[in-house]
Amino acid sequence: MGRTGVLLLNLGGPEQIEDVRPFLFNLFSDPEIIRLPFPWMQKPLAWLISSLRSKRSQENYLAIGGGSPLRQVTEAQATALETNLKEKGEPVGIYIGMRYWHPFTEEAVAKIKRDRIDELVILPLYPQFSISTSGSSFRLLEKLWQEDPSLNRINYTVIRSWYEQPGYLQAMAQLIAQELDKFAHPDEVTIFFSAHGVPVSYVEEAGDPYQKEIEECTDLIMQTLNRPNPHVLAYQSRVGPVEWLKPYTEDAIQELANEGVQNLLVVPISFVSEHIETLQEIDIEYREIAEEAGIHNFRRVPALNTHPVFIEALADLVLNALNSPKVQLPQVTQMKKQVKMYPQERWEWGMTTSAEVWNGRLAMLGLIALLIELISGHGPLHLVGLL
Ligand SMILES: C=CC1=C(C)c2cc3[nH]c(cc4nc(cc5[nH]c(cc1n2)c(C)c5CCC(=O)O)C(CCC(=O)O)=C4C)c(C)c3C=C
Ligand SMILES: [Fe+2]
Ligand SMILES: [Fe+2]
Repeated sequence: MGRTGVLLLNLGGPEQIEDVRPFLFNLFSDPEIIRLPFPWMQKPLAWLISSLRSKRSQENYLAIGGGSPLRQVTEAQATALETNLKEKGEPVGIYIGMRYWHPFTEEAVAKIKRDRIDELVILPLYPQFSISTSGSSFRLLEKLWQEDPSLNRINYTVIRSWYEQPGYLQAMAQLIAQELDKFAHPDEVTIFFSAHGVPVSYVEEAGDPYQKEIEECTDLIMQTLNRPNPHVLAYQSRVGPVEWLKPYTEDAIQELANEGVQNLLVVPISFVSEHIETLQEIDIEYREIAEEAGIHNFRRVPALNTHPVFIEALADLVLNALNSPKVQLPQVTQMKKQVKMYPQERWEWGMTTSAEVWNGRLAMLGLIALLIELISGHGPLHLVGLL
């Protein structure tokens, strides 16, 4: 029998305040996060946006202690999963591959190679699939596999998404029930699912199944919870001027307050660890909006982190994947609908305009367009639907 490994994929977060800017640069350098028609625009734009955004972002990280807890939480999840699988007689090596900060996915893959892992389960720590999260990590892995043919000796399988997993749904339901029962009148509480948003174009043009998976997941959690409470679903953390999935969390809170809702329980639904968007955005920003609007009983369900029922669910996912037909990277990186802006096609466009000659001039044009965009909020990039 060979060696088995599990590669946990996650986003990563700045550990200290100095990390915020380079972390943002990595994030905005990702074509799955900002989709542009020309690849050479990516780095200048990433540099510009990360520079412009870093002050505000740093303030948010300062409000939660100066850095993201994501690495620590993910490491604790990895240790708990390793222990659980060992107790089940399945010793595995666990590797953490972050997309935008340490420990990077590239380092994890190098370790997997060095440890001569034969069987590998690739498990994103996002319950629902989005092009911008799991999809981006899968595309990076696909690239690493293409660049290094020796990785082909690894017999791997990919778990694309797992929002339907019964143990995960039970862990969510337990946490919600626990928090509901802290209200004086649990039945009068509105359960408010807040998912991380994505631009509408991801769903409508690129065929991102994210919205559908979020909606199904919400319904499954409510069925598992089996309580009579009313519930709503909204999307948080919008970035930039384009339209994102609606309703936006802040609008939905205001609307509920207008309807006279007094008791609100927020459930973060697209992420399994505490991070800036639970600790800062929900606990500070949205709480403030709610209180100002007259919602005085505002609570949030904690993230799953190392909840034992959740860790058991992850272990089940891994064991199941080892005993099921293998899923290969190209099966999870190809969208049903391919958009004009996707990397492959984008490269072709670049080639036909003879990239080398045009690069310099177009880069300047791009930057000018971007500056107009940033100053006016409705510049040329906005008009052609890029931002
Ligand atoms: C399922 C979860 C997430 C989706 C979908 C997602 C899409 C998405 N995000 C941005 C831009 C930013 N995300 C940032 C941080 C961040 N994003 C997620 C999760 C999802 N993102 C997490 C868990 C975190 C925080 C990590 C941490 O440090 O704790 C940030 C940086 C923070 C900030 O400045 O606000 C940005 C920017 C886009 C554009 C996008 C979809 C296209
Ligand atoms: Fe994000
Ligand atoms: Fe975000």
